[in-house]
Amino acid sequence: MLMIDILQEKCDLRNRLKLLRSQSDQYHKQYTSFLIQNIVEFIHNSCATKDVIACFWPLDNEADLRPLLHQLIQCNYQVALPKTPTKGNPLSFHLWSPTVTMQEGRYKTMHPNTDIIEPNFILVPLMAFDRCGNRLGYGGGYYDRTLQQFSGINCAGVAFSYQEVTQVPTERFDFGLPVIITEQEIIYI
Ligand SMILES: Nc1nc2c(c(=O)[nH]1)N(C=O)[C@@H](CNc1ccc(C(=O)N[C@@H](CCC(=O)O)C(=O)O)cc1)CN2
Ligand SMILES: Nc1ncnc2c1ncn2[C@@H]1O[C@H](COP(=O)(O)OP(=O)(O)OP(=O)(O)O)[C@@H](O)[C@H]1O
Repeated sequence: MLMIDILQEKCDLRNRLKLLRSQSDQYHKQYTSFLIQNIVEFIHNSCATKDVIACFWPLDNEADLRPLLHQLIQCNYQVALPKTPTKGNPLSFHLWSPTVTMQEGRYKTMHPNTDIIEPNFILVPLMAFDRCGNRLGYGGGYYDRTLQQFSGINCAGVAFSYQEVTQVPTERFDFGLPVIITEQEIIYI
């Protein structure tokens, strides 16, 4: 397929899923706790206490994982959140705690006003995914660059099951995920 067609397909898919997500408020209210439960189960099975778990602060109509952040702290993990740099650069992660001051960054993202910390595990937000572990995000290429930088790091994509598509169009740089966690299942690729 021509490069220009892949970019157009990504753009169309992104718009379709953004719309679907904006119409899923009720579903999110009902099923976010199941999503969080599956994430916690996965982390308990693959991370050690005190590990730094990189989560994300909700954007637009994304899954709101804020209750998860508190749960992880209670379980003695450390929690980090990404700060969005200028395009073309990987994300940096900053230690979060329930009392930390949050700052607004690029594209309305929020990050803690704390020092940089290196995560042991990264939860990756998704706009769409397929069963092969391909993901589509907001289109900044931030997580592709970040996972390339921390090569070999333990990570998992997070999405609702309705965000699954048959095949996500991919480019050379796209990073395939080893695990995708939804409210219905934990998919091992
Ligand atoms: N919760 C969350 N945090 C995250 C991400 C994410 O997907 N979810 N990111 C994943 O990479 C990074 C932020 N990446 C982003 C890249 C592009 C746009 C963007 O283009 N947003 C608007 C345009 C807004 C504007 O230009 O001001 C858009 O959707 O049209 C947003 C976020 C880091 N933090
Ligand atoms: N490691 C990389 N090196 C150079 N360019 C990259 C890299 N990763 C992604 N890109 C480029 O960045 C652009 C955006 O990538 P893509 O559409 O995959 O973003 P995304 O995965 O949806 O976004 P995000 O990771 O921020 O959620 C693409 O044109 C892609 O070619």
